[in-house]
Amino acid sequence: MLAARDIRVRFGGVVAVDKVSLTVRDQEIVGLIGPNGSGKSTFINALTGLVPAEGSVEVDGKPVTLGRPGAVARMGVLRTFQTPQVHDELTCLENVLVGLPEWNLRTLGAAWLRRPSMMRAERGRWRGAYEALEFTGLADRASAQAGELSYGERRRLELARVYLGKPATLLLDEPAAGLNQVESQNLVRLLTEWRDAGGPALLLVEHKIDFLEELCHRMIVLELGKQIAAGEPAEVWADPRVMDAYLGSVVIDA
Ligand SMILES: Nc1ncnc2c1ncn2[C@@H]1O[C@H](COP(=O)(O)OP(=O)(O)OP(=O)(O)O)[C@@H](O)[C@H]1O
Repeated sequence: MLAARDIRVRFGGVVAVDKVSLTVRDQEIVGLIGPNGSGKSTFINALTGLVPAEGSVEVDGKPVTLGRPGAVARMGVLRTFQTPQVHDELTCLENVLVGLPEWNLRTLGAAWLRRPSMMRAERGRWRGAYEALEFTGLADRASAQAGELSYGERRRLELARVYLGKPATLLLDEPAAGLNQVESQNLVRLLTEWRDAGGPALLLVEHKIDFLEELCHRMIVLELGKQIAAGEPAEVWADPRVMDAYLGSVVIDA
């Protein structure tokens, strides 16, 4: 679904991502891990055009122009952010609806002629938004202002918005950050349910080990912008380079 090759991002003299490649296949859940500052979010920002990057990206075999926000989204790749992007002054239902593309009608005449189909489609959009809230367990908060939600509910609201977008691939930047154990478990259940129902392939940036182990088929490990390990979760955790990256090398003087 998604293939990124030799992605490189520089901020002045700092190489934040250094020739990182990865693929995410249909229905697959891939974890992107690494210590703080290792380049995980910058990698996702590069794929989604939020920072200038070198390298190449293909979605479903088709090349994407890097550096253009929205380019991968139009090809079915959506994302969430480390801090949930929610409009406090809008209701939950409206927050979900803002994720949908606008009508592309340029004149009043065109809008008038397409009135019946627009009304039908509009009803479908509202129904879809409500179903997205149901899926994330927020249906009873549909008309509440998003500013009233707890942190965990804000995370679910952001997920409802991307759910409505029916992504083929979803990039989740620390989806379990700030969630308690029960909320994390609920999120694991939600993502598994979605995947089993034919949902998107997932690229997960996350620090929580149990969360990753429950979901991921493969993991890729970054340190200082470079890939240092990749493989199945058990294999990756057993890799001494990964232990070193997380814990630092231990030197024992005789
Ligand atoms: N906009 C920016 N301008 C300059 N440097 C940046 C910018 N964004 C990130 N960096 C730097 O790039 C490196 C990688 O940061 P990044 O946020 O991608 O790491 P991360 O692995 O996602 O960390 P964390 O787990 O803490 O979120 C860091 O050295 C960071 O300071």
